[in-house]
Amino acid sequence: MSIFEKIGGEAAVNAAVDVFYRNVLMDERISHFFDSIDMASQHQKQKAFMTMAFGGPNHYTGADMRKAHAHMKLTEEHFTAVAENLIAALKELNVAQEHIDEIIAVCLSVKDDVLNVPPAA
Ligand code: HEM
Repeated sequence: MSIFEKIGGEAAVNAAVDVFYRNVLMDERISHFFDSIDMASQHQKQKAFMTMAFGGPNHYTGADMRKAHAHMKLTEEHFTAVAENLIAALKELNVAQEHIDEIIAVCLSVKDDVLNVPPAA
């Protein structure tokens, strides 16, 4: 069973993304990145991305993670802040720790792209 199915499918991902961005916009370490972002569109893109990345249906049509974030020059601290906000959202929604661990592993798999780390030679 995919992590998408284990946490409860579309309803669970939608709830997680809503709580996640509510947290992100209250986090002064990273909220400024979203000042001029259309958050309704961002919610839709993130729901589609997470659904696909968690092994659910793939309807994601947005940018790849490297292209989407390159212009922001993000750091480890920014990535950690985002991960902490996602963990807090999942805990608030009573997602089991083992499932949170699996989701964080998925996030870590795109970390080098998000931080625009040059691919290994
Ligand atoms: C696991 C980590 C992350 C994932 C899976 C992720 C996912 C996404 C996705 C799917 C998009 C939409 C791409 C598109 O517009 O086509 C996006 C855009 C964006 N992300 Fe992330 N992201 C991550 C980390 C971060 C971090 C660490 C920050 C900043 C602290 C961040 C800030 C943003 C912003 C501001 C946008 C909008 C960019 C724009 O429209 O110009 N993301 N992200």
